[in-house]
Amino acid sequence: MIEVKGLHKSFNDIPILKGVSATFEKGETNMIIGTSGSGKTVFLKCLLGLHMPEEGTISFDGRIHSNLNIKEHRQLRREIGMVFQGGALYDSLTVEENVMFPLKMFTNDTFDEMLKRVNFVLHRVNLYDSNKKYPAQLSGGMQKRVAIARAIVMNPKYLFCDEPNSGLDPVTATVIDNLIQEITTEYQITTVINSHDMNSVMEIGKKIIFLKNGIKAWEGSNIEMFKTENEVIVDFVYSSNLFKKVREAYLNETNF
Ligand SMILES: Nc1ncnc2c1ncn2[C@@H]1O[C@H](COP(=O)(O)OP(=O)(O)OP(=O)(O)O)[C@@H](O)[C@H]1O
Repeated sequence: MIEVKGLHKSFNDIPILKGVSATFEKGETNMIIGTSGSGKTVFLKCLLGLHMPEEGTISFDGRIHSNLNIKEHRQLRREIGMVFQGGALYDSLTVEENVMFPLKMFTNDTFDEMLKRVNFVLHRVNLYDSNKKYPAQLSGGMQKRVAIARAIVMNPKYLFCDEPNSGLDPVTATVIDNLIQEITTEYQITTVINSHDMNSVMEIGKKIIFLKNGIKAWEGSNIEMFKTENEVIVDFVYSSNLFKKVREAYLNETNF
């Protein structure tokens, strides 16, 4: 479980996060949504330890980030998997080498042990016979699978994904969503996803945090999001008249 309490982060005296608190449970796909510039990426970078907040605490299963010494910090970093926006694969490395990278960095495993683990995670994301290919030889969806395989190769307790669906068609995006959800449940990972993709938020958002101007304006599940009358959410999620009508029809029909 990750507990965030009263997070404040500013740049050049401009406040970006203004006291955000949230709890993310393990085995659940937690999602951060919000308008452009609302602080989603800054929030995720605070979780990752790339930004140091001025106020507030981030606790990873009881370990408060800012209280950790270098060794504890390094240990925590090993427990975090990250799927960067766009995949961020190394173009000059093969699929196998990309996925093996964290193992080479953080373990003393033999090559055979690493290769066994690499093949295990590649099969887990349904990628076969691609070990020797380079990222440029793969489709966007396959590249995302490689990025997910690399993020879980160290068996992380925490998984952070920044826009995992960007640039994918709706069908492939759903496959990637389902994969992240399955892995989260299967390995009981605490997963936090930054997303613009409302399809995916509605599909797998067990807990959704809505940020607006650096403040948590709403939180709830995907089902609650469908039912809510909260104006901020309704205006954001159902920004088109078509979606508003679909929602009304659905609520009338199902008698929520
Ligand atoms: N390193 C930085 N230095 C200064 N300002 C920053 C820095 N990083 C982010 N910001 C500012 O913080 C604000 C929030 O940025 P952030 O990237 O978190 O938005 P976001 O919600 O992820 O937006 P988007 O949905 O467009 O990706 C923006 O105004 C941005 O300019």
